[in-house]
Amino acid sequence: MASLPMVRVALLVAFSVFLTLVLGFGLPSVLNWIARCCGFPEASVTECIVFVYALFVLYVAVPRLPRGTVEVEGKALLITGCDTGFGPALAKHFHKLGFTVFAGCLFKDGEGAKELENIHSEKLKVVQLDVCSEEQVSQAVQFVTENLPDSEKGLWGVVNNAGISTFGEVEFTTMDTYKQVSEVNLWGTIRVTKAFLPLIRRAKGRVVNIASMYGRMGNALRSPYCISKYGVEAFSDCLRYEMKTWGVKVSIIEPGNFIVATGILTRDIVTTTAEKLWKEAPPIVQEDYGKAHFEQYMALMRSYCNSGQREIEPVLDDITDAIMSQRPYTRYSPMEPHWWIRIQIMTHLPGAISDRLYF
Ligand SMILES: NC(=O)C1=CN([C@@H]2O[C@H](COP(=O)(O)OP(=O)(O)OC[C@H]3O[C@@H](n4cnc5c(N)ncnc54)[C@H](O)[C@@H]3O)[C@@H](O)[C@H]2O)C=CC1
Ligand SMILES: CC(=O)CC(=O)O
Repeated sequence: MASLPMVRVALLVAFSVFLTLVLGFGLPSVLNWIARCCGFPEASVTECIVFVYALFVLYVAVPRLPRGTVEVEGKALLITGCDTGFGPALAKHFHKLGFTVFAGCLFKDGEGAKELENIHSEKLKVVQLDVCSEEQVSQAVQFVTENLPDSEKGLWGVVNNAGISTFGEVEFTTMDTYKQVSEVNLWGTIRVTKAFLPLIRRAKGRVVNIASMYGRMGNALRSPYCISKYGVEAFSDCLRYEMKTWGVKVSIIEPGNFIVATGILTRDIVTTTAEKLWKEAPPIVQEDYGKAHFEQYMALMRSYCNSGQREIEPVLDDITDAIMSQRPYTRYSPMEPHWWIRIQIMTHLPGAISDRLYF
């Protein structure tokens, strides 16, 4: 939400128009009722309106109030998935801000890792880290523990960024695919978090989990990915309640569509996934759905993988806030307004309405 000032301003304008209409159509009893509930039994209609309006202005303004930032000196972060996309950008960004960064890479000899190593900084260390490997996660804990700038202070934060994506209708998707996607996105996030929590608790630090707008709403063709990201949301919520007593803050980042800016769903991935989906589908599914229907959906995915926001700054800004603010938010939703509105409609309106609007 922090990155959506325009949406909030738009809501404020819409609310102003709504109140004007309420006045115009004479529904003061509703407002009177709200005011009475809030302890103003004798409030006039105008006072009621001013009161509700003030509440709404507060809703818009409070998240904009300065919340203070933490001291960077001596703090270290682990970021997973630093080969491509958000990961390496985050590693460079936090290194520039003065953090010691442990950049977990799936391929320690790959291009992404080399680019980070070429920065030649004592405060930016590349770590071999496949989040699906118990052994590599343990080795990473050992490496981080031995290389912390101040072992007494522990590790300030983990950014669980590593992830993979895929698509395909339920009847075309194999059980292996469901398991593979959750193995990285969900179990990988949980595995890394559990392993690093003792160090983070020592620092009273931060866990920042990268979910997605698809952690908040489903979509046709996206069940394996949505399941994994809904799981990340559930895990993060439960962990947040538990960590309160330890002073550890847990935030969820729910980026919208930044596909063109990263390597998560390229045209090549769409082509190979489409071939695999059709080849592996049971004959009855191929026959019932038909090739024409299948091709139509694959064309949708091809155009989707060329869409989205090119600039990833909104994501970097929100993750920075989650790591550095004295009072980080529970959820950040860096996304275009049309996706944000879709989430609100799909999560707050009856299914009968949202289904009709979007499917
Ligand atoms: N690009 C987008 O539009 C959005 C991305 N996200 C999420 O952001 C995160 C980062 O993705 P992007 O930068 O977009 O994609 P990306 O494909 O460029 O980056 C994903 C990173 O995860 C790493 N990775 C994959 N499997 C791994 C494993 N087993 N162990 C360790 N690392 C592994 C990859 O090597 C890569 O560095 C993911 O969790 C993704 O689901 C969420 C919403 C939108
Ligand atoms: C929006 C996302 O989380 C990325 C995807 O659609 O795969």
